Amino acid sequence: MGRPCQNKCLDDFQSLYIIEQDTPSMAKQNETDFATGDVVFMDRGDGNSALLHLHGATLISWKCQGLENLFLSSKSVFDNKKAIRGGVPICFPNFGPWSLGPQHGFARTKRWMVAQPPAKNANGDIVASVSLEDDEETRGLWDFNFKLMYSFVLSARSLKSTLVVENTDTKSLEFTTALHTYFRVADIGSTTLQGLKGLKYNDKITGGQDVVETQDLITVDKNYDRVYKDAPNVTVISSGPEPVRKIEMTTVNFPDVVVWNPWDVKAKEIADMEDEEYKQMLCVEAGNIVTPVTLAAGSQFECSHTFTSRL
Ligand SMILES: O=P(O)(O)OC[C@H]1O[C@H](O)[C@H](O)[C@@H](O)[C@@H]1O
Repeated sequence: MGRPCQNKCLDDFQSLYIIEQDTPSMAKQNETDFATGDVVFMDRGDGNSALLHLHGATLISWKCQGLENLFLSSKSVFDNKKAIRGGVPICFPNFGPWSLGPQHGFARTKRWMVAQPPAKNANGDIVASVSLEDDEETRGLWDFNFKLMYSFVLSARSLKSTLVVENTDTKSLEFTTALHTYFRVADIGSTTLQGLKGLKYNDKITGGQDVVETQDLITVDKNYDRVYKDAPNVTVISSGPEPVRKIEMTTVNFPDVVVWNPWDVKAKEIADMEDEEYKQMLCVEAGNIVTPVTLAAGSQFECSHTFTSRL
């Protein structure tokens, strides 16, 4: 976390705080790394900011008191075609392999529109929203009219992201979804995940029967790809040692949690990720995966997750 600096005459936040960063990242996580029309920058002006890329509505940065909390691969490709590797890609209308189209659906590779440009509300929080509607390409894969509205509230220590799915069709539709968060950690070896003890999970690597989680503090020490079912709405990702982070993720209407880290062998197979970067990330993904959501014509479904720094 940032420490107040003695020299108070320095006038901007970056100067007032000595930011204790972990392994220097070459990832593009600053507003200035992109053309203005490609990103939505939410900035409270007090070291708390969030940056969203309109390609896939991928949140690529959330800084709290100057400290970056999202992992973005230094090899992520920004060609407005490929999904961004890191941040918070949106999986919709399908999580995982999809018989009708690309893995995790099309929302993470579509260009979203700005619905509400960043604005400050009465209590100083920054609000913004982006949207996506069906078009010829999406209907070619998945023949439904829909509208997605993705909204943000950036507060001093937290960021709330709300996804509203609206069925604008005359027939009912079904989808699975996830907000596929890549949390940044200083060292995966000293990272713990709390909140999943006692839950059943499906291990996508070994397959087979569901397993009951016995650990209170989960430490990830190999390739993990697990779908935890009926999860409580709070999980805590703690990591360190330098810098220490403690992020609480609170969810609404996301009954599943996916925990993923490719580890060393799989990481080498991922073209848009450095071989060693798996040590700096842990995916904890809030999802509706096990039971697809059915949405009647004309109705809406709302789900959200909120990250809060608890340091
Ligand atoms: O490489 P991607 O398509 O972005 O998927 C990355 C990962 O996403 C989720 O965590 C899935 O559970 C994993 O099976 C998958 O490998």
